[in-house]
Amino acid sequence: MPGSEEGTPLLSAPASSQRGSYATNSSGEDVVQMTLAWHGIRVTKPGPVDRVILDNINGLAEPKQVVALMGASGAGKTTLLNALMGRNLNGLEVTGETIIGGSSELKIGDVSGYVQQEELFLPTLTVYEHLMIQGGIRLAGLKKSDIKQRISEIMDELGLFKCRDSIIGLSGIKKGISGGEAKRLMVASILLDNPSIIFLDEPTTGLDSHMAQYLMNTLKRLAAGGRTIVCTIHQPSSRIFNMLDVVGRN
Ligand SMILES: Nc1ncnc2c1ncn2[C@@H]1O[C@H](COP(=O)(O)OP(=O)(O)OP(=O)(O)O)[C@@H](O)[C@H]1O
Repeated sequence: MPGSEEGTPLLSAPASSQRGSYATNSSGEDVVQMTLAWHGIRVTKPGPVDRVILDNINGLAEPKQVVALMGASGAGKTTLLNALMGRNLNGLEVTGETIIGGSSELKIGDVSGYVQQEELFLPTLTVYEHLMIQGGIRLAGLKKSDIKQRISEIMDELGLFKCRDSIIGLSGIKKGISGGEAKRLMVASILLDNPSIIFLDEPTTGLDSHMAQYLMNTLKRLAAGGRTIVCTIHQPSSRIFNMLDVVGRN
C-alpha cells in the first residue's frame, strides 16, 4: 500500500494541490482539486484480544492521479478504503489521521463519491431513467433543463450514449447493459455530485479485459480533469498496472 512500510514518513502535499485549486474537466465543469493524505492508520477488531487488521498505514493521493491500493486477498485493501471513507466499518475501530485538501475541517463525505463493488440498481429502469432519478435527488434545486444538460455531459464523458435507452437488467436473470456499462453508470451517478475524490472498490473485477481497459481509460480521463481517484485492485493485468499512477503493495 502507498507508503505503508513501517517508518515511511507521510509525504506532504504540494501547495499546488491543496484546497482551493480548480481544474476544468472535459465537459467544462470546474473541479475543486483535493489531495487526500493518510497517516498512521490502524484498524482493529475489538475483542478479548484485539485483532489488528492494519497498522501504521501512510499514503497520499493527489489530484490527477489514479492511486491503487494493492495487496493479496485479505491484505486489507477494502478495509483501508472503508477507513479512509469512514464507512462500512462494521464494528472495526480506526485510529490515525486523514487530511483532505490540506485541511482537517473538511469531511470526506462532502467531497467524495464512492463506487462500491456491487451494483444497486432498479433493473427495470433504463440508463437514462436511472440518471434522471439520481439527478432529481442529487441536483435537487436545479431546473430540469439544467439536470438534463448535466446528465447529457456525463453520459458523453462516460461513453453511455450507446446504451442510453437500454434496460439496466439483472445479472443472470434479466438481460440488460454489460458489466462495464453498469460500472460506468455507477461512476456517472456519483459524478452528478461533482466529487473531488472518487473511491472505487475493485472496479475492474468481473469485467473482461476490454471492458476493464475501457473503464481504466475513463478513470484516467476523470483524473486528468482534476479529480483524485483511489481504488482497490486485485491482480490487475500488466496493461492496467501500467496505467496506475501510484501503486502500493503489502
Ligand atoms: N468487520 C470486520 N470484522 C472482522 N474482521 C474483518 C472485518 N472486515 C474485514 N475483516 C478482516 O480484515 C482482513 C482484511 O479484509 P479486507 O476485506 O480488507 O481484505 P482485502 O485485501 O480487501 O481482500 P480481498 O481482495 O479478498 O477483497 C480479513 O482478514 C477480513 O476477514
